[in-house]
Amino acid sequence: MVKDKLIVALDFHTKEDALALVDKLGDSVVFYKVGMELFYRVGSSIIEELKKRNKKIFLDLKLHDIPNTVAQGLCSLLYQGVDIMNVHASGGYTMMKTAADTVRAEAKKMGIEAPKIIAVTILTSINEADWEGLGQTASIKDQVIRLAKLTKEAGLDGVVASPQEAKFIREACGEDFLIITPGVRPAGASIDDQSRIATPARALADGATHLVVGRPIRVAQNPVEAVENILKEMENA
Ligand SMILES: O=c1ccn([C@@H]2O[C@H](COP(=O)(O)O)[C@@H](O)[C@H]2O)c(=O)[nH]1
Repeated sequence: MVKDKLIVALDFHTKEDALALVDKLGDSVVFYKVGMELFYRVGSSIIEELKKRNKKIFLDLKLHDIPNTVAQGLCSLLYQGVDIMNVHASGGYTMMKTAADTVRAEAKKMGIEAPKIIAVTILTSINEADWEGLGQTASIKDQVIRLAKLTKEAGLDGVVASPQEAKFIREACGEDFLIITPGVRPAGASIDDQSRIATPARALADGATHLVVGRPIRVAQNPVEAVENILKEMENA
């Protein structure tokens, strides 16, 4: 169902504000993303509340450290019981492989299903000028493809990338690979601090498995209508 492919970003400072949106959207949204803004402030209580409402959860904390630290950090997060967790692909092959192997072994010991582990390629806010400032020589697109292939080789379940790169990642990494795309903007919506964006229809047509949408829903005058319009566009894609 198309609604399983929409992940709404709960970028709020308080649990009350986040749950007010969740309750307003009701059954139209089944998947939520909890990121650092909300989790650092309210911790696991938001996860418990979302689970009480039978929602799926992507815990987007983007871990980036040495292999053992990331692996053990993810093992601590396993107790949250979320569906997807993530690391930065620029942490490298060894970090990603250690993280995925350790988390899966720990989940097995705990008798729970391991969450999907995915890696952030290049943030969707990064534009050509930022990229040049980082001293990179490959293009953003080539580096995203390289990191996606590395993520796959390390045994992770998928990547976070811009919808503009979804098509190339799908070609390089095959069908059975999650491509989760933030940077999704319905036509005419404010771009905010995103750079490499596409519409919901384009993102899906190019091979994204899930679309992450925050502000176009969160700050909409009518968030319920904003979700309905995005889902309609996704259905027609
Ligand atoms: O490359 C990335 C990785 C993560 N994000 C996160 O997605 C949402 C997008 O929110 P919008 O309001 O729709 O821009 C936000 O939580 C980011 O932290 C990303 O945008 N790009």
